[in-house]
Amino acid sequence: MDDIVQHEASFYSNAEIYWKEIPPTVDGMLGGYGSISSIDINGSKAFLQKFLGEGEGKTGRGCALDCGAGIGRITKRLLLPLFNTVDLVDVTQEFLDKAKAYLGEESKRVGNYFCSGLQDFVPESGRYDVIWIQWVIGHLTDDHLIKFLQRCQKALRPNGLVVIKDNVSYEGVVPDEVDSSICRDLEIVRSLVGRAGLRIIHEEQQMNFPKEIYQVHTLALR
Ligand SMILES: C[S@@+](CC[C@H](N)C(=O)[O-])C[C@H]1O[C@@H](n2cnc3c(N)ncnc32)[C@H](O)[C@@H]1O
Repeated sequence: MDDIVQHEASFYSNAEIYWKEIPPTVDGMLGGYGSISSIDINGSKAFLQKFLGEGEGKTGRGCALDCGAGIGRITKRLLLPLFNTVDLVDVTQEFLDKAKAYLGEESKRVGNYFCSGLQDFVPESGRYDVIWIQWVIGHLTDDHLIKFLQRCQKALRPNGLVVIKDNVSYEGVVPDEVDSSICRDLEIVRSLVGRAGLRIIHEEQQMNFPKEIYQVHTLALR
C-alpha cells in the first residue's frame, strides 16, 4: 500500500488505461467470468431484499447509485428492477456510452451517467436510498476509499444504505499489476469502513462462486 501511495498518479492512470482496452460486455466487466453474473445478481437481490419494503426503518426504493458501474450490469438486473431511478458513475466513458443500449427500454429511468473516478466524485447530498459499490474499491487508495465512503454517507436518504460487494484476500493487501488494483483482506476492509465512521449493519459471503477466485463479501453500511 505504501508503494501505491507513493505512485498514486500511476496507480490511477494505469487502471484507466487498462479499462479503456476492455470490451464493453458482461464478460469484460467480470474479467472473463461472465458466467457467474446470475449467481452474483441473485445473491445481491436476496441481500438487498432484507432491507427494502414498507414500514419503520425500511430502506426506500426511490433512487440508487451504481458505483464503478461499467456498462450497467448491476443497474440492469439488480437496481432498475428495485428502484425508480438509478444513477451510474464510472471512470471509463466508453462503458457509459454502451450502457444506454445495454440497458434498453428501461434506460429511461436512469437519472445520470457520471463519468468520474470515485476518488473525485461527490454524490449529491441526501439523494440515494442505496449506493452500490461492487468490484471497484480495489481501485482506490485507503485514504480515497475512506473519504469516498464519508461522502456516500452524506448522500444517503433516511434509512439509506451503502453496500460494498468485493473480493477479499486471505491475508493482507495483494496487488494486481495487470489492472492496477489491490485486493484487501476482510479485516482491512472492515477497519477502513470504521475509520470512515460508518457502521456495518450486515455482512455476508457470496456463495456458489468458482473455487479458484477470491472470496466475495457483501457489507451493508450506514
Ligand atoms: C471489475 S469492473 C466492475 C463493473 C461493475 N461494478 C460490475 O460488477 O459489473 C470495474 C469497473 O470499475 C471502473 N473503475 C476503475 N477504476 C475506477 C475509479 N477509480 N473510479 C470509478 N470507476 C472505476 C472500471 O471502468 C470498470 O467499469
